[in-house]
Amino acid sequence: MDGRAVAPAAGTVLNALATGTGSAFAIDLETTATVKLTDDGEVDAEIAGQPDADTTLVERCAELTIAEHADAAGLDETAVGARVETNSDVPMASGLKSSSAAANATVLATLDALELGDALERIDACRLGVQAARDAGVTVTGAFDDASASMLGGVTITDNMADELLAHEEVDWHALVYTPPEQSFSADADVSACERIAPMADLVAELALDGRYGEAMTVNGFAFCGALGFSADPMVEALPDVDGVSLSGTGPSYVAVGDRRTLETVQDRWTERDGTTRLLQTRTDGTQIQ
Ligand SMILES: Nc1ncnc2c1ncn2[C@@H]1O[C@H](COP(=O)(O)OP(=O)(O)OP(=O)(O)O)[C@@H](O)[C@H]1O
Ligand SMILES: O=C(O)C1=C[C@@H](O)[C@@H](O)[C@H](O)C1
Repeated sequence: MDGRAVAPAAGTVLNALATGTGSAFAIDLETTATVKLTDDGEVDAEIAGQPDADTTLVERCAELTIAEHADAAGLDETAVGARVETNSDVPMASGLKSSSAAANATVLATLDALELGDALERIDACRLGVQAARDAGVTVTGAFDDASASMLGGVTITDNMADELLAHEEVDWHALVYTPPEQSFSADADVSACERIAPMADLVAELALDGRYGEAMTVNGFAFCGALGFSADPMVEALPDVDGVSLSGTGPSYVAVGDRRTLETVQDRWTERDGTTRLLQTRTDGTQIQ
């Protein structure tokens, strides 16, 4: 029994490390997971092209999904194993929610392999991936904001302490993403520095809940560049013409939204920097079984 699913990456409106409230939007970079069920009870995984990367997260996603749902598929959970493979164009640990995309794709691919693709609400499948991320130690808050944006598409605002969705809206934006040539793992972020900027995060949440996503992102970006020690220069280079620009996740990527021609002008500036600049669009369709 084989399963396969594809999940989009996401960019940040509000980083949840300050208060537990977060907001993110899906973008069109993808991670694909394929899952082959076995009868040896063992779960292992491989990340295409990255033999040394940590596979704990996706293994835990497959284990939890099997533990909770094998029974409904008429299988003995202790005998069911899985071979997981992910293939991704989302740079890992770069602030573009590679972990959420990998988790969502693996949970849905495992459900697909169990022939239970429609048995679970998408938001509950997303909560399973968040639990796996907490168990694997790759997240601070669980990152339900990033995971829900990747699972549902569009923009979401969430309470990551309760894994509750506060708002979900379809959006159709152009997004420019700049990724410097380094990695920044969420689990290593300076959480106490982020907690010191909680009043700014509250302001960002108010703006986002009011639908003022662009301004929310920009305030978030300056505040979290300060807290996490990233340069605000790429943001200043994008202003004042973009609708919003922010450090994404725990960095090092930056994301700007606005009209395509404006973003092309910003792209000319950002491509002078080391790293990769991509002109993308938001995604409304979220994670899909294939
Ligand atoms: N394609 C993938 N396949 C399997 N696991 C992955 C994949 N991409 C990321 N991961 C897991 O996610 C971890 C990185 O998580 P981290 O939260 O630091 O990065 P991110 O989600 O890209 O960043 P951010 O939360 O700032 O957006 C990796 O160590 C790995 O365990
Ligand atoms: O690990 C986490 O809890 C998070 C990491 C970043 O992506 C943040 O943007 C997100 O809001 C929360």
